Amino acid sequence: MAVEPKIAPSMLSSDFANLASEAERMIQLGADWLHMDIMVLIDLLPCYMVSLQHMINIFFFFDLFVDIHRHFVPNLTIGTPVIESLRKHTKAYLDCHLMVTNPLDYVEPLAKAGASGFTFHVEVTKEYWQQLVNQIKMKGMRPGVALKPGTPIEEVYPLVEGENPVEMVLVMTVEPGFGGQKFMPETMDKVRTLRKKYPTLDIEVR
Ligand SMILES: O=C(CO)[C@@H](O)[C@H](O)COP(=O)(O)O
Repeated sequence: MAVEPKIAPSMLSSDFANLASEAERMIQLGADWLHMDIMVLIDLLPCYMVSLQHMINIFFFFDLFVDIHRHFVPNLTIGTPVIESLRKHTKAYLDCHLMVTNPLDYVEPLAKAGASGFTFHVEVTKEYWQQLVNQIKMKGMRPGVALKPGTPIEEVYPLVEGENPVEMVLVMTVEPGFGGQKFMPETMDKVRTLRKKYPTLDIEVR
């Protein structure tokens, strides 16, 4: 079975104040999917609620701690409320790329918000990817796995070959976090390797 190419522009480059019309414009111009880069920091609040005194004592330390340990990428962009709002204006396939350290926390909210695809990062889900994939599918979304430029391609093989596998691999050709970065051509070796090994697998390249 031949693999059909799809075009999925990243909405990160759009005018967020006019997201619905930007989405419509992309679909009119021939986009198959809309790629939604999700970078949020949902678990910051409980960290700060430990106690007021605790917070005062280690405020500066925590700022540092949160930056290092809670952010998967050094940016904040689209979150679940944006997906929910956009869904009211489009029937398009919303291809959500989760650049977060805790993707399991987003399965339910994103499904409710109207996400179509749910792609998580292999770097943060090594111990529980199977549970995550099961839940994504149970919630009616399509699971994908993404990997950063420095992550060896072999790390996604178990997820593609598992009993309940992912349905797409997203090969990052830039460090996740920002749009408009310089393409890293060396990452294309991973795409070639994947295509050779899995002739019908959906491979997303960004
Ligand atoms: O995941 C990411 C960035 O983290 C990508 O989806 C970029 O958003 C691609 O942006 P362009 O450079 O293609 O505009």
